[in-house]
Amino acid sequence: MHYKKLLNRIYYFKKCVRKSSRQCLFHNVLIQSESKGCIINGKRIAEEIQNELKCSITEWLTKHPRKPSLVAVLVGEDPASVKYVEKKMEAAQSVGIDSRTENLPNTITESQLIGKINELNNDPAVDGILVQLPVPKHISERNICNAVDPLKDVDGFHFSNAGKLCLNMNAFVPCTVLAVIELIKRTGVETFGKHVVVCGRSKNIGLPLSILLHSDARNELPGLEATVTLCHRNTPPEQLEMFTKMADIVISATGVVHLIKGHMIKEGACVIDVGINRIQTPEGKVKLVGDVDFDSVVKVAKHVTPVPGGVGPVTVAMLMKNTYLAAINHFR
Ligand SMILES: Nc1nc2c(c(=O)[nH]1)N[C@@H](CN(C=O)c1ccc(C(=O)N[C@@H](CCC(=O)O)C(=O)O)cc1)CN2
Repeated sequence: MHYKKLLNRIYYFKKCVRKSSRQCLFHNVLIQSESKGCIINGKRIAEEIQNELKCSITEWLTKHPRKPSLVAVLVGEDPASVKYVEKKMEAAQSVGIDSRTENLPNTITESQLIGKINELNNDPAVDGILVQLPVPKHISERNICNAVDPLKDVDGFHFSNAGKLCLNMNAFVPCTVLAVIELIKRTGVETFGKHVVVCGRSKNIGLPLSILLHSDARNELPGLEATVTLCHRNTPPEQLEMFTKMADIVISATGVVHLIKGHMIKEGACVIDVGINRIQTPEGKVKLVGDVDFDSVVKVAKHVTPVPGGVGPVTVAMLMKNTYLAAINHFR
């Protein structure tokens, strides 16, 4: 296609996206709240991604001898971890990925766990491996992440995948990072030249996210070309507020309940909540809340993700995508 025509089409598409986003109709992934803002429907976006993947995998299977395969390694019986792994197994089944869980006891030693990971690394029938985090305290999380074959590292936690990502080289990207990017893209929120504030500098989320957000979209990595400010626990509260007030997009991944409040947000901004915090209600029940004070933020922001129902389900969908990519690479 002629270059100018192509540019026109892209411009037209972006205009449509902006318009439909205003109307809260973008692909049915937005829900109009009673306040000003639209709620980004993470469950719907996850379904959309999984439906697309199911089609791709069905087509891929016509030319390959077996389904993509995923093994989750679960150490101990932490109820939240058990639940997340179950969600991963369900999602795998729904998109056509073979999956199984290796349940290991809490008492396992680090070298025994690495031995198990090596078995999976050497098994040609396994495309993707994940070790559910957190692992018990007597085991080094870093050593475990580094033990997974980088080509099977569908969590993107191995040091070589983390390093490649920094250098704009093809790599597995952590699923939560991909989920945030997918939520932003599928909502039609522009990032090019925009100011994004990331709260939280964890090696698995905040740091890689801030790298992809500012990177250029060269190779296959989803660079987003934004200006990024990375805040963390030592950012003074008044400075944090100054930065978030200037931001077009605020992403919080700190584990601090209700850190981000409505008065800290610029009118019309997009707010993505990566926090998963369990709190006790006054009635003595356990409730899942994010880092964002949803009720005050939804009055000011144009788009906001809820917890639950925001980043979490999309994280699982992106794990499926990474597993499919691992299988493609395996047979390449
Ligand atoms: N090996 C990994 N360990 C962990 C990861 C990870 O990406 N890889 N991330 C988190 C846990 N996690 C996935 O493993 C995860 C967290 C939350 C959800 C989710 O769907 N949450 C629901 C609410 C579920 C609930 O009621 O608890 C939601 O937000 O709507 C999925 C996956 C730490 N460990």
